[in-house]
Amino acid sequence: MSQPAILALTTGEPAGIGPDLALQWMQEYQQLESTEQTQWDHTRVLVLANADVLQARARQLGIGLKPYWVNTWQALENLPPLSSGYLPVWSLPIQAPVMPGELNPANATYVLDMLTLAAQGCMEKRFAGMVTAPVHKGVINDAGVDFSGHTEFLQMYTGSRQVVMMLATARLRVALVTTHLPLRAVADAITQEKLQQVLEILYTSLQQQWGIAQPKILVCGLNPHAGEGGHLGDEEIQIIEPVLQTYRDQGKNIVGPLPADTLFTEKVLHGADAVLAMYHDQGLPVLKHQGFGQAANITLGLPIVRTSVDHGTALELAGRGQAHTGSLWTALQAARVMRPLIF
Ligand SMILES: NC(=O)C1=CN([C@@H]2O[C@H](COP(=O)(O)OP(=O)(O)OC[C@H]3O[C@@H](n4cnc5c(N)ncnc54)[C@H](O)[C@@H]3O)[C@@H](O)[C@H]2O)C=CC1
Ligand SMILES: NCC(=O)COP(=O)(O)O
Repeated sequence: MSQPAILALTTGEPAGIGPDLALQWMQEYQQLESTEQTQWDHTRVLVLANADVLQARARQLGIGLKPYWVNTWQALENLPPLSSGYLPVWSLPIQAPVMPGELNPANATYVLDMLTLAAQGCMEKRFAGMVTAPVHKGVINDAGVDFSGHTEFLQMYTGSRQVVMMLATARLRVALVTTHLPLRAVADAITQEKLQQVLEILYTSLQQQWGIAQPKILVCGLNPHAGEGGHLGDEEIQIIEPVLQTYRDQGKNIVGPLPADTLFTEKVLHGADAVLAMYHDQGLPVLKHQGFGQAANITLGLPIVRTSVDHGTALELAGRGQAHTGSLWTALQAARVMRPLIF
């Protein structure tokens, strides 16, 4: 019998709902039917958090925490199964006391240390993947660290040339060409080279990681009405169309550039395996309208498995027992069955 696969679950911004989600998820797991628990027999979930933060949050939520403390790589060898009721926790030092809902830039180091530990463990193949609870990008920047998201952080940490953010529900997959950029910078960031790299990663991931032999991808235009024949912007003509044509010349089912306003209608979406949107707020509002709280955010193109929840820190819900765990379940399930992409 092979070793169980360990997923590292980073709890993100300590003043947000990340710690709550880890605790609530573990509690919900214990309430599953034993047949449903069985799916997780070969998986261990290691929570990365500060011990005091997690214990205080457990008290606030009235959740009985049975921690199994881990602080060395060696200790990973004997993690208890989820069904034991113990929650394996790797405790990291935190810089300042935490009040739920109250951000403190002093704790940005702690948040980044969790990400680094999880990424290191993945790169060294100690972890089968990392699942991230939300961080607050603003407070990390307030601490003087240039940080735009997990996606970009992990791209840099792993030395990946290009990565792709994709959010997926059971019914819809939406990937992005650009991620966390001011709208003003989006058009300039969309080059033929970038679009080609993003499409390559998306196409290969759908084949390898989702087992779709010949993916059909719908690609949004950038401008209203996909540029209206060049009258409302020419990025479609100059950049997007030539790249898509090279894929079509290879027999690949890449459709577009399509006007984004009607691309997301049932008729157009029918039979598509993924949508490629040009920027964050072109694709994600639709995905979240369709399945907020049930989607996973998956970073494609990394040499490791990384999934995440589809929502943010929801500071106002921290410590109140009102955070929903649906997206964390989806993110954990996705990471449990995924294998890294092989280029
Ligand atoms: N993966 C990550 O690390 C992400 C981090 N963020 C960060 O989160 C911060 C707050 O972002 P917002 O735009 O306010 O989005 P948000 O997702 O935190 O909140 C939006 C709305 O959804 C609700 N909500 C979010 N998660 C919920 C859950 N699990 N259960 C029930 N209700 C939930 C909130 O109460 C709020 O009404 C920002 O700093 C942003 O950068 C945002 C998205 C993803
Ligand atoms: N809207 C998704 C988001 O902001 C998550 O970004 P990341 O932290 O996963 O890069």
